[in-house]
Amino acid sequence: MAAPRVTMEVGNDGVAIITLINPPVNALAIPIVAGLKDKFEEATSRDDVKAIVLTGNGGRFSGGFDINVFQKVHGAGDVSLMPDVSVELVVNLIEDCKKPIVAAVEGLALGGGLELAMGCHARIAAPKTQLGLPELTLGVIPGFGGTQRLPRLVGLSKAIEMMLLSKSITSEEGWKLGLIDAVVTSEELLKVSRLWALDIAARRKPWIRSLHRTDKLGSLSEAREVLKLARLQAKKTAPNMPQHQACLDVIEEGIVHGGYSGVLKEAKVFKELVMLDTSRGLVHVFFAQRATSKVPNVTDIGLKPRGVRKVAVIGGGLMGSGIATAHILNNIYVVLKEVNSEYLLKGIKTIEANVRGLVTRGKLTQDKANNALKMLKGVLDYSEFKDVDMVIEAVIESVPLKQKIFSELEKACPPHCILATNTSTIDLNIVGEKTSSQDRIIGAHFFSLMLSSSDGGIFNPAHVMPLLEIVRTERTSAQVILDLMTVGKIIKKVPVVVGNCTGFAVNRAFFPYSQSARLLVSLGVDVFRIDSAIRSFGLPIGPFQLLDLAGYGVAAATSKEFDKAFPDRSFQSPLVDLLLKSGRNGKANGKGLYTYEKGSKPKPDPSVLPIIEECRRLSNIMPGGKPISVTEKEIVEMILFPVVNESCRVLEEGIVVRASDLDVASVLGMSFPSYRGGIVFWADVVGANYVYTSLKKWSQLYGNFFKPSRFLEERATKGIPLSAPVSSSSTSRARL
Ligand SMILES: C[C@H](O)CC(=O)SCCNC(=O)CCNC(=O)[C@H](O)C(C)(C)COP(=O)(O)OP(=O)(O)OC[C@H]1O[C@@H](n2cnc3c(N)ncnc32)[C@H](O)[C@@H]1OP(=O)(O)O
Repeated sequence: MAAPRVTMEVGNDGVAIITLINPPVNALAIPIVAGLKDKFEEATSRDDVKAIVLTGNGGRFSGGFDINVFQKVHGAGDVSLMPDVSVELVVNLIEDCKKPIVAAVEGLALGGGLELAMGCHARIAAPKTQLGLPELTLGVIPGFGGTQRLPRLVGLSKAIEMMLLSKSITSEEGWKLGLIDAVVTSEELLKVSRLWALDIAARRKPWIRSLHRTDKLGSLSEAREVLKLARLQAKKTAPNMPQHQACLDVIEEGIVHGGYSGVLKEAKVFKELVMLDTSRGLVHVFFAQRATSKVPNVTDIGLKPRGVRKVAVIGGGLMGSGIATAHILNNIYVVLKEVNSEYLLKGIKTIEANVRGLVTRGKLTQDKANNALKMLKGVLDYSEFKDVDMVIEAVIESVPLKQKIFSELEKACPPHCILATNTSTIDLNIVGEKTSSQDRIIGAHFFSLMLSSSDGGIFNPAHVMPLLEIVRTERTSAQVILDLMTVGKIIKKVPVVVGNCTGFAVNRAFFPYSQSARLLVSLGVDVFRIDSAIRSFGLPIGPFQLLDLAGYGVAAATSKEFDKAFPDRSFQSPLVDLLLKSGRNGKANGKGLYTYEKGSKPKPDPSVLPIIEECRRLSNIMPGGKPISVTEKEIVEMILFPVVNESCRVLEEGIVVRASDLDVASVLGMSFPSYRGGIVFWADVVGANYVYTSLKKWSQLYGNFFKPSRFLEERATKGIPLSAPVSSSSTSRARL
């Protein structure tokens, strides 16, 4: 790939076209920033240049500052690696330039890309260009003057919404708001921009320096009111993320003391934020998510994905209907099969409700919803299966049933058809035991989980949850893995390829999560204190609220699987059985550890306390019969360090390709806070040795559940980060 560069061409009309060239997104890498400074200086000083147009090569203006530089800053701990762009380039060379500069924007202008454009004196955009300042998702704030110029161009409330929610808008919306001066076709973009720049030079169009504008900011008291509300909101929605309050402080500085003062404060605060663990974690997740699409011996061996146009889903329960929804929403034809018309109708109704729900929430137009539903057909037999490209089985977790279905599928489907199962626990080799199609058998493990704690948790069905675990066995072919990864992306999931074991990557690594919470209860710790400590750490709901939400039957069944697979380190709590015996089943029957009333947050149910006392009596593990005394921090560590411990086994056994895949999976599948970088990244920040010594101490006090794994012990004692690659010799039992 050619080196990143900036070019300049001066036309006969006296307009210099300065072009960013750094595919695929024209990120503002250090050489690009240097190149921009050179070209703007040259264009300013040349007599034959009357006006300037700034544009990006290849149909994308710019995806913003080069995030790789953040990683370098994090690695070296040296913030001076960040170039001075805001004042030197955007203010001095662009905004205060004596020649007019117009940005010709196409495809996307994000972060530093949009900030460069806002420094120009006008912005012309192609249709559907994506415009936004998503810096907060990387733990920082806009750093090239965006916190100052965006409010001056679109108004304070809209700018706050765009920055705090990292919400981008289209060029059409941008035009209505005043961010964009004209939307023209892609073909006309450069021509119109050149003329616009010449018109400014000739004073036929206004020469506007955004930083000097105040007309859209409102009065000081109005602005303070807007900022106050935004602060309260951010305190609720992003309590552990400093960049939100910092962004509002910097905006306020500019409103009170003027845009230039705001730019200076922005640069200072940016440099402080970029050094914090929040930014380290979020930048790590950004790259980790992109790394999941690189799978050795699958994506690097020259295979081409085969198209998947028609998919059959077996089972119209919550999972099956969510999976079907995800496909039809993305233009893939779905045949939904059920065993009788009653179940089939129920499945179709659920899918319709899923699609309608998106329309109600403004996420889908009615037209698109109608088109999606046309892609669905319900069936009761296999006659439609003769030309399907993929089947996803989503029936109950029963080995004989799944085996029967797979041997029927082998006969009913064409030989190229991918045979996928959505099992969350059963070994794939067992599922496909009765077939001779082991190379086509693969796990397509979709997730459904809670989103918020405000109403006791909302179950996000499979079409909403972003993670897709692709489970491969030793025999699954690379082509089939690649095909499923490709479909995963089409249906807007993040596919993570994992190996075959009980629970696969996410459920396996997190099985100690609910168990340690129950163990703590048996040791005398209050259920509701545990949930609150975990929420303060950053998960959306605690383990007991999750238990209520999932239902006790599910919890009992999955616990059994893990007890069976990992008896040496499984904690068997009597709690769920006692709750079931007392007629409780969590949120499903309105009787859980919490009480559920429509319209209000779930409240701890005091009548559950005698059941918890009974649970402690039966467990009989409180040292000296007295509850242990622990801080909030210890609660979090006693729940999450066992997860780190199991994650170490997942890494050692090669269940994931790389440690960062488990980070992504924990964030997208378990809602582990992304600003902590995922489970393994977080453990490395805390320190492997600290995790190890803590677990060792607890294992001596409370038993084998906490016993550190060999991998953790080795890494901790040798001072090797848990995320460091696993050498091939140590993955003797590698699944991948
Ligand atoms: C000081 C300033 O205010 C600070 C900043 O500007 S911080 C940067 C702000 N910008 C962003 O956050 C945008 C980040 N990028 C994105 O959201 C998406 O990549 C995108 C919408 C631009 C493109 O999405 P998509 O087409 O799906 O491609 P995607 O796979 O994400 O990216 C393509 C490649 O570009 C890289 N890339 C994207 N944006 C990048 C950036 N700003 N810096 C460095 N690399 C970037 C990705 O890492 C990926 O690399 P890979 O192929 O080696 O894995």
